[in-house]
Amino acid sequence: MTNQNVIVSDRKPILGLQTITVSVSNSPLFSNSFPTYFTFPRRKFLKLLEAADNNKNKNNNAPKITSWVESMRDSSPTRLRSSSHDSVSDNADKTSWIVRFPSALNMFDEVVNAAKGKQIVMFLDYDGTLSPIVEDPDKAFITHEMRDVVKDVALNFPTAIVTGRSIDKVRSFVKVNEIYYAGSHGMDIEGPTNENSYCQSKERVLFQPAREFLPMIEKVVKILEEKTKWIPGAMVENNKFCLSVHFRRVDEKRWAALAEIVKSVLIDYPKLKLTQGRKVLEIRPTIKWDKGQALNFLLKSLGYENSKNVVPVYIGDDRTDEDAFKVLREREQGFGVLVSKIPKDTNASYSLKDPSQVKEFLKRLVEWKKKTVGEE
Ligand SMILES: O=P(O)(O)OC[C@H]1O[C@H](O[C@H]2O[C@H](CO)[C@@H](O)[C@H](O)[C@H]2O)[C@H](O)[C@@H](O)[C@@H]1O
Repeated sequence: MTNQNVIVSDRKPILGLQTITVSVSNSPLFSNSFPTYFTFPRRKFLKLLEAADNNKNKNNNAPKITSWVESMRDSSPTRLRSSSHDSVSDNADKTSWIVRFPSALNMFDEVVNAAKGKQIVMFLDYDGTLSPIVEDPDKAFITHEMRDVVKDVALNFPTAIVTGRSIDKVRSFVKVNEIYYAGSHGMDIEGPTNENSYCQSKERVLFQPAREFLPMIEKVVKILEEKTKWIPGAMVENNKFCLSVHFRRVDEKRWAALAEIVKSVLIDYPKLKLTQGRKVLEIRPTIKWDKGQALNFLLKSLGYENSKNVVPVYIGDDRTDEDAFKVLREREQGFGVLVSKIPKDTNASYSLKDPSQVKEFLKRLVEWKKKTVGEE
């Protein structure tokens, strides 16, 4: 289904959900209708779109183009900007959200109190957490200051970067050798390469549960590069055991077309699945492995599988980080920290607004650690 003739306004981020005004002309939702306007409760409107989409897709089980495109728009700058004209209820939503997911900076004492006599293990997502989100994925550089802080963290706590990127790419950005890298959404795990690291591992490559998918991913990258090259701004990123199709620099009018290409290519690869990130569709093997499983794997490798003496802290901004937040809730251990400026549904416990707050939080943890070591 295409919703090109449906003009939607009053969009708000996830918890500011009230209404959507729709101008309908030749819309597939309203055949034979004359140009006119309706105001719907937002949820109902999205359900209508999805129902139309389902109808079109009733002969296959492929995911819904409309819902991807729609939820990608949810995080678009225009929509976020519109939320700056906050209504009273938006402000109330934000207030109740920050009460439910308080700033990790304000909850710092709770974190370190829980960690007294225990081992903190740090898990850090990369994009949107250590580096700000930028237009060009190849230019998502970390600042020198953030690099120094991450290195300091790694010298004081076992530390892992858990990312959708390939390890090679993220290592070239981070340039810290004292940490674990879990690339391709945790499907490629390597230990620290520096002999002076906090933790030593005998093998550098620790785990690659999706090795058999490597040729398939390479093939799909080539097919998608070929099929999307006519769409200005579209970019296919090879993340080794998974891949990303970027929408950020594509004109919104072409998002549905791009998503349709991705979906059509995937029909021939039932062993691959699609997930959605920030203006990106990610393709990965259907194996039961995600950032949450990677977190468990790393804790086990570090000897903390069943330990009560560990406090894992996971900081991330993306939907894929929710798998790790969920695992922390299941373990009833540690803290998930969501990086977000806007209210979002999350399994995290706390929040931070942006990478600069992440840096601040990490700095404070290192200072606390140095102080407590001095006291011991
Ligand atoms: O797990 P992460 O480290 O958060 O990686 C998730 C995806 O991050 C990157 O894309 C995102 O950041 C880009 C640079 O700021 C931005 O341009 C893009 O729109 C974002 O989705 C990365 O390029 C993807 O491959 C990762 O899957």
